[in-house]
Amino acid sequence: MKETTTGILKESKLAETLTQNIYVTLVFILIFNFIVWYGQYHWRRRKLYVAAAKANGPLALPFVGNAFDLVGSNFFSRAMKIATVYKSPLRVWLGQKLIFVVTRPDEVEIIVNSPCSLEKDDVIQPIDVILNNGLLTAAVPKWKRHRKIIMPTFNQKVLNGFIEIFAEQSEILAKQLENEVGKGTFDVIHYVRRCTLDIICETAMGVTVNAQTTDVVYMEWISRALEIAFLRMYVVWYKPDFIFNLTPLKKELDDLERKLRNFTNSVVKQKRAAYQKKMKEARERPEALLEEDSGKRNSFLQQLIELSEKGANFTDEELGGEVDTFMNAGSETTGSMSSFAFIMLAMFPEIQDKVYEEVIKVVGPDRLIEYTDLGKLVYLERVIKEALRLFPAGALITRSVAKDLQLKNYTIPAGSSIIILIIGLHTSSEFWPDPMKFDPDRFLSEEVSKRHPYSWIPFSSGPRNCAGLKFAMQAMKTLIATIVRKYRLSTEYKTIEEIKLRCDFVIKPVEGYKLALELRE
Ligand code: HEM
Repeated sequence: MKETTTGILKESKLAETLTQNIYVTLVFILIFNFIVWYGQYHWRRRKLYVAAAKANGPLALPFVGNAFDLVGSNFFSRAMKIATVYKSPLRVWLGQKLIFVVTRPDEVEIIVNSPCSLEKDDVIQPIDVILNNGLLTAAVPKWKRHRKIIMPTFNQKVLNGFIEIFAEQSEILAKQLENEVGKGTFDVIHYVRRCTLDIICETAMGVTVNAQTTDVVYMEWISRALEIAFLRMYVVWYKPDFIFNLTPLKKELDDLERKLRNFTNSVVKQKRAAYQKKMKEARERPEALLEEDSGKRNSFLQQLIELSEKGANFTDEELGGEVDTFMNAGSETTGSMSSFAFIMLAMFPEIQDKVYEEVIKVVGPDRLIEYTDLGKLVYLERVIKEALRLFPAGALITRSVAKDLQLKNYTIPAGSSIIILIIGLHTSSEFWPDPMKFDPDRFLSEEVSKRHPYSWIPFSSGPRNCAGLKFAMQAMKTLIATIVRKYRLSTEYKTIEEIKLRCDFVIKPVEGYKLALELRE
């Protein structure tokens, strides 16, 4: 009996030791595998480490890199500060991500024109909820196919047809602003954003939403969705999906995404069905098509549907994505830029007077602005360009590097990311004498010819530049001319340096677009 008990004890001890040994071996294998994986991971990334060591930039901590220097709600001002201390291209580490910040025109020229850096960086992924995988965020293969089809729809003839919409909506804005006359300072963006949204809805989708004159929830959905998307970009703990998905923000964002998609999808479906019906009728009675179409302007969506039905084969989802992109890329940027231009005119009354005199000379005191007027508003154009220099709506753009990219004195390695800090380039004293001075005459042709062509790039440049460049310039000219003709603008801001900036989808003044209005005699 005693022998049996001792035998059992021995056996269980043996089993225990065996189990322990298995655990130890398993742990050892795990550690070994981890070391091998870790070693391979870093070996594969060795080119990044070598390149980073050669570049200048702030001291990076292990694992987190420069996250503490950059990430947070004031990311933009921190990035600007770093860009003034270190010379371009400067490197920062965001965790394991190696980013080069570029602020020199010769480097920008190479980057924006190289096929190695056409892809957008995945850091902008959170805003795709709003942009719906249209041109701005699409991966290169999809972007190439869509851009080739879409760009001809931005031709001058189509744009000229839109001037009437720009002018009518600008007149509605001028009327709405009567509410603020003589009441002191207010934030003009609340009015201007509604105007640019109305403009874009009508030109991009062919629908009238009357955001200026009615309460449109669509605006609130976009604003809130953008707010959450940018929280995800800037606040470090919202980045990983497994954390963000646990927060109530995820549910709210899903809900907003569903509402925004439903809105555009229903317009796309309705417009496609109407087009198909029209084509069916035209096959039966061709003269009806001619009668109906004479003198009619086509929205971008209408043109894309036609192209799609004739062989471009865009799905409804793809059409929805492009329309969502136009709506957001177009309305926020144009609204913000026009409002910055208003502040500049308010801050410099003698420049405002010159714009006013030009508008009165070209257009007169009360008729609607027409497309033949726009080419003659040359001084206003210089004012807008100077405002775009100091406050480029898309203040920074990102690219990811697919293959090594050779700059003049430096190679940016494949696998890294690039931020082109447009606002840093536009305010560098190396390329712009007295950079914080608002001087529209920097854009006289003799001055422009003295500068590097890539020293002013508010619409980016190269094959992936802004698709809406001409649209935006014409819309801003019409809008600003209409308002300056009716009102004298003033502002509490005394100097450009006083306007502190923050950046989400576009740059904005922290304290708002402060303006006050008086009716002109
Ligand atoms: C003042 C107004 C505007 C400014 C400053 C501006 C600026 C920019 C910038 C900097 C980019 C490049 C973004 C990047 O590479 O990440 C861009 C792209 C784009 N913009 Fe604009 N934009 C303006 C107005 C508009 C308007 C009115 C539209 C449409 C109606 C528009 C449509 C687009 C599209 C579709 C792209 C993506 C192009 C592509 O990747 O192929 N933009 N814009």
